[in-house]
Amino acid sequence: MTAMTSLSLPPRRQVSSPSMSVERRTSGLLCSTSGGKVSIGKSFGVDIDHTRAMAPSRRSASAGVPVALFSGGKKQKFIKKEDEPKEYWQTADERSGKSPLLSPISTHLSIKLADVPSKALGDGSVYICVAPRQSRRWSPGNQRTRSVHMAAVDLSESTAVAETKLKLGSGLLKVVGDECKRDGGLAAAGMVQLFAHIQLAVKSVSSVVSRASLEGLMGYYEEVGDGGRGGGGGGGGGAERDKQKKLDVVANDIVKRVLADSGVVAALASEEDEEPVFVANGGEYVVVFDPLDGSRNIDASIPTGMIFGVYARIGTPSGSSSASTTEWSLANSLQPGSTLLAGGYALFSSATMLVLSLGHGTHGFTLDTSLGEFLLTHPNIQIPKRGQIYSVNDGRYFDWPQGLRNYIDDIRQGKGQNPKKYSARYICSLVADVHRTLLYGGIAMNPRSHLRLVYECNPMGFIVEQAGGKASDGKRRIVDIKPSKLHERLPLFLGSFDDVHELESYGDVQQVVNPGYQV
Ligand SMILES: O=P(O)(O)OC[C@H]1O[C@](O)(COP(=O)(O)O)[C@@H](O)[C@@H]1O
Repeated sequence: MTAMTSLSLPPRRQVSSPSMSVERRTSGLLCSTSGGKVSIGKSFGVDIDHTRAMAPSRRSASAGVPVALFSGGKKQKFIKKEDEPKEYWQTADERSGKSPLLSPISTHLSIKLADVPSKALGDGSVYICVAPRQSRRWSPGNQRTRSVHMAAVDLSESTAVAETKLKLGSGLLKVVGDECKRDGGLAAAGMVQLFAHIQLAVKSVSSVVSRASLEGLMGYYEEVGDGGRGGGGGGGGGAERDKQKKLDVVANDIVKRVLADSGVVAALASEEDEEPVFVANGGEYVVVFDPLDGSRNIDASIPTGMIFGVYARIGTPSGSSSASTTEWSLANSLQPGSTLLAGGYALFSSATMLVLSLGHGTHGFTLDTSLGEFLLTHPNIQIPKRGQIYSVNDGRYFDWPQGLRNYIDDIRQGKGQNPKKYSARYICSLVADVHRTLLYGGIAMNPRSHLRLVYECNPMGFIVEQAGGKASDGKRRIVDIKPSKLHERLPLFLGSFDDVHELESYGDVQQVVNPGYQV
């Protein structure tokens, strides 16, 4: 191991050690070996300034940034403050514990590789601290643990090996292909082809979403009426709040065109359309999707998402008329979630993420914008068995049934099965609320019949179950429910297995009073 020298990153443009250079760029820090074998930053998408700027807490950092946590050679969440090399502290006050970490990392970061526990270096890896703790306050005498985020690179092996070790180098299509091979029944080529188009649709919508205010795409598509929104009404919401946004229309158009172009889709059903669309007789798959979830958040640049589910086609249309192909597409779109071949969502937030499952666990990919590729950053996501966060629009508290009120009252006060008091987090964007729940645990819910079984509840329930969690309508397992109509709406409760199980034990949790809320 030749790179056991200290590596410090003063606020200068470039520093080098014999085998590694670190460049400070406006967008972050780019670390690479001078031998050109391995680089961190560009190839792996680790961007230190980005981590810090976009992720004000350790939790956010781990939600959106490809970092691995190591200490003493073992993967673990925290190291004790006293185990932490003092170089990770930023100022004298922070070192003495007088103040929390405030100053920007990039101007102070100093890493001594020699300080990294020797066990961790045994395999020739260099560990680079990409996000020294910054989320927890520490005071003298307070023994609370603090987190250190580190990325590891093996300088003694090829880039490919290092990438595998980091699990950051695997592109989405490779993972989809590998997942298909695990299941002999799946037509791997078709599924890879489909995901090539799904990820293209996601990237396209992500780009449009991020540029919406620059391109005049904020606001409603039509000032009056619901703009033809497929699922409008149905007891789910007020007419005003169900109106289509311009971006709903644009995103819907993008997804339909890109997926229809894949050559492997037989029918598409969009949350934005009244009826499914028949695409082609030869297609293997039926795709259901919500092109832009949480779109009412768009004008405030709050996270939004996309949700999709993939089914195998069943049979063939009875004729070629529009009526018979539509009828066939409808029947194919009404399959229960338990038969999903794949499902997932995209999150448009500080990072664009694509989280998917093909029935062998749930995996998260982050869009490396410098490469234009989704890289595997969250392999095999496991939702904590129990969490400490609940997510619900509790402005509706007085419309809730007693069972749900009791449940929320109990967990807020630490009187539930978990003696800890729960905190509330609600973004009002299903994808974002579920994504956080998936990573941190807890329970996310919409207790009224608002979310669509076909487009929202089933794919999200599938993803959560594949991560070891539970998804329910308060009484039944979501993916077991056979949809009776395309835009059927249900209450949805999902998250950590124990939390959802506990909620169900309160019995009366579905909100039946469901007036047309205006916001
Ligand atoms: O108004 P509520 O009941 O809090 O509903 C919010 C939920 O509605 C959604 O915006 C979806 O609603 P739409 O399907 O009408 O877009 C979710 O993203 C969010 O979780």
